[in-house]
Amino acid sequence: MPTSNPTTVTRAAVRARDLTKTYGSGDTRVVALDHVDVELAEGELTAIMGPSGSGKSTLMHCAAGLDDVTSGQVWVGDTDLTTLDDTRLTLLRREQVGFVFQAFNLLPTLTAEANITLPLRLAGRTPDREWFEHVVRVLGLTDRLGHKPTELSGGQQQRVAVARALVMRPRVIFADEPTGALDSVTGHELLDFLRRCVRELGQTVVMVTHDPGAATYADRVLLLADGRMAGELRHPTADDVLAALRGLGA
Ligand SMILES: Nc1ncnc2c1ncn2[C@@H]1O[C@H](COP(=O)(O)OP(=O)(O)OP(=O)(O)O)[C@@H](O)[C@H]1O
Repeated sequence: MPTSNPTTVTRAAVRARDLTKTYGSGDTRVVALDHVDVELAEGELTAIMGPSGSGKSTLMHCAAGLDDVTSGQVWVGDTDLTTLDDTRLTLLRREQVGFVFQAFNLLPTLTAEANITLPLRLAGRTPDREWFEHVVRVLGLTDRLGHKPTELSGGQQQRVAVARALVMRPRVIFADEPTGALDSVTGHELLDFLRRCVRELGQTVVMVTHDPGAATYADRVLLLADGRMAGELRHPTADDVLAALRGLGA
């Protein structure tokens, strides 16, 4: 709890106000997000959970500036994404947002190391060698850096994608089912590492997950149902999460 340290002020890394997102029109109109208000605190690991179709991915995509909003506002730090043109939005994503998606989006012709440092180089930044080595060591990738993605297992590719997000030290990392493609041991290792990044480095992480076990790593679990906020849990157990999800009909 930030209140244990009086000099720490909890700031929102990401904020949404009155966020509505609809897809389609007429008979096929779907309200994916329905007037959502939410703040995601800096230096916390937040899990977004809820039944299938409740709007989790849509919330993450709107909050990350990957999808435009129908109405309402979204801030990353002090920047209102809804006021940005495409160029500025691309720059903001590049500089302030890290992504770990299920499709790892690694470039097949590049080595693991080149994939990890690509966003930094695109942003014109020089990799901090010490931090780079720390990240790849903790993720167990040190002896895999010269390999191309096809020469890596699914779990290793996922860890490369996580390293690529972490080396940027972005304001916030959005992770979509980060353990989805991993066996349970590797999944827990990855979550342990994300947890350490949050605790020791103040990294802000937001992940969408269906896994109550993964949610126990979170400081806070936000529950969505039918495109609306349906409650939250702090430092829940897997049973707490299961009970809350059952209450939402998941
Ligand atoms: N591109 C799209 N076009 C039309 N409808 C969409 C689109 N993307 C999402 N939706 C709809 O918006 C609603 C919310 O979808 P979303 O993917 O955010 O849910 P979710 O909670 O992430 O689901 P899941 O757990 O199944 O991945 C759903 O009804 C979905 O069908």
